[in-house]
Amino acid sequence: MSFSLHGLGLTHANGHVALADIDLQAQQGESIALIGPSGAGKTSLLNTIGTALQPTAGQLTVLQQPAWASAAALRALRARIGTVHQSAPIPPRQRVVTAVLAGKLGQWPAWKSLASLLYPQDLPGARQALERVYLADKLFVRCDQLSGGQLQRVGIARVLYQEAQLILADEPVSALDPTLALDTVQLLVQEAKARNATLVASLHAVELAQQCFERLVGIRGGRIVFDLPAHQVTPAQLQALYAAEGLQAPPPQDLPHTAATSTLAAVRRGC
Ligand SMILES: Nc1ncnc2c1ncn2[C@@H]1O[C@H](COP(=O)(O)OP(=O)(O)OP(=O)(O)O)[C@@H](O)[C@H]1O
Repeated sequence: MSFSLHGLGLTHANGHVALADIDLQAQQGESIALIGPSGAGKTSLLNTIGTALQPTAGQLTVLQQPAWASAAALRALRARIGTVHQSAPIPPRQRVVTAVLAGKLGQWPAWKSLASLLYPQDLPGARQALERVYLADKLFVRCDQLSGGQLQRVGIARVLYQEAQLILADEPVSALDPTLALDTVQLLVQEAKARNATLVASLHAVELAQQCFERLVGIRGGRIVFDLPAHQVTPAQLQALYAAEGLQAPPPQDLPHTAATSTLAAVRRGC
């Protein structure tokens, strides 16, 4: 079991109930897409699984450990979890190489982490991770000189470098063009599969989620409304998921997927 949530709830300090009665389990190596309207609770759920937020109700076990058991256990657990944020929390003046190597700060001894801030400790490793997101030429560039999409890919390179057992990705391709978005999601899925890591990604692009993930979890109003193999999710379920917020699921032709992008990605990734 990669993680297990039972009766999990999260109420924010202002009293807002972001998550309620969440039961969700994942086997090691599963790839899961979280979909749902804006404000549904996707980020809250990812942050709770990733132990960035402490649940206010229920039980949470992550990578066979009860989360929040002790400060030391929590630190060790977090080193095994890789998070891709919607906006990468990277200091603007930091060099790309340092931002990527930060993926292993939780695994390295303190002396190595400190030394890496002064002089990058694993240049080949950082270069290799950046090559996979087509940014090897940016190794020594400062992060504040990158575009939003490039910065997002640096965050993905950091997680690839970290080799986490559990990858949590919050809208990881929101700043990328359709071609790169598909390619990057496929990269994350393939990386997770190759290392038997678990991947949970929130996505607004429904067809991307259906196309690339084996399991879809629909969330609305802080509750899970369906949890199904991707091929079993019906258009009616998608309509209901989004229509409840006064919106409809985007029609297929409006989603970031065309024959051209599929072909390009298939060529690049060898699918
Ligand atoms: N720190 C906070 N304090 C109070 N309420 C919060 C806080 N963070 C999130 N919320 C609320 O919790 C609910 C769920 O937010 P969350 O960010 O998890 O949604 P989401 O599905 O990720 O949305 P989006 O797709 O727009 O990113 C929202 O109503 C939001 O306003």
